[in-house]
Amino acid sequence: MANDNQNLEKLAVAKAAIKFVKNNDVVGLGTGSTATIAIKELAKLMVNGLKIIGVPSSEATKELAASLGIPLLELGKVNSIDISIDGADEFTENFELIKGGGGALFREKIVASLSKNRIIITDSSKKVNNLGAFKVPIEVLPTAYQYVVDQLEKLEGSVTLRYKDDKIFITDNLNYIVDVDFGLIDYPEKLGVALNQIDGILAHGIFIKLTTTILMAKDGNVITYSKKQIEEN
Ligand SMILES: O=C[C@H](O)[C@H](O)[C@H](O)COP(=O)(O)O
Repeated sequence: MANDNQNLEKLAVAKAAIKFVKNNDVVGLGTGSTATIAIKELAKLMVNGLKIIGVPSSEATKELAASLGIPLLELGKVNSIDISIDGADEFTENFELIKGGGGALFREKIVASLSKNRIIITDSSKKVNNLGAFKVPIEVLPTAYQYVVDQLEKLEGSVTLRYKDDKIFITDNLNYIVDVDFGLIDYPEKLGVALNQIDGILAHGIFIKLTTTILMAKDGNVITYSKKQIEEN
């Protein structure tokens, strides 16, 4: 079954990713189903003696990591992270990502920005030639909502306010998420720059130059895409 296969793929990349973690590392802990598997695998290594300090990228991850006994530092109090492990909703071989399917994009972006080694783990369903089949999640301050929607429509985005259980989805930072369909995105970096200029957007889910390694599981293998060096923003 497709889902069982996807779960096996997620486990394979999670196991591959934690091999990059060294003793005493400060580790950025991502959010979502794939990152969750990696966090559980890390906790197993800790039982066998690995010492790490985690920096969670969401309240859900904080709760999970704390329940597994992983010592934590608050994101707002760190200025450097050795390695981060996180999932993605889409990626290209050019290391362009869409993230934020779980609504954690803002803190995930800060975690990635602070990290020296940025590892993304995915199953094979996430690889695309062009970003954009997955709508771009954007975190919006509620007081700027209508203004931001108008600006996004000027960029030819089709905007949907995210709901969960019949209520507006509220992020860990007490904001809204809009999921924006821009069609297939030819120039993700350019779109990211345009989104950065809209007042009222806290963060968008286009991640450029924020990844050093992508581990993707496919047909029982883990495929590694590596950047030779971190490109600075
Ligand atoms: O906000 C959520 C994150 O960006 C996740 O990393 C992303 O949605 C992928 O999640 P999953 O591993 O569950 O597919």
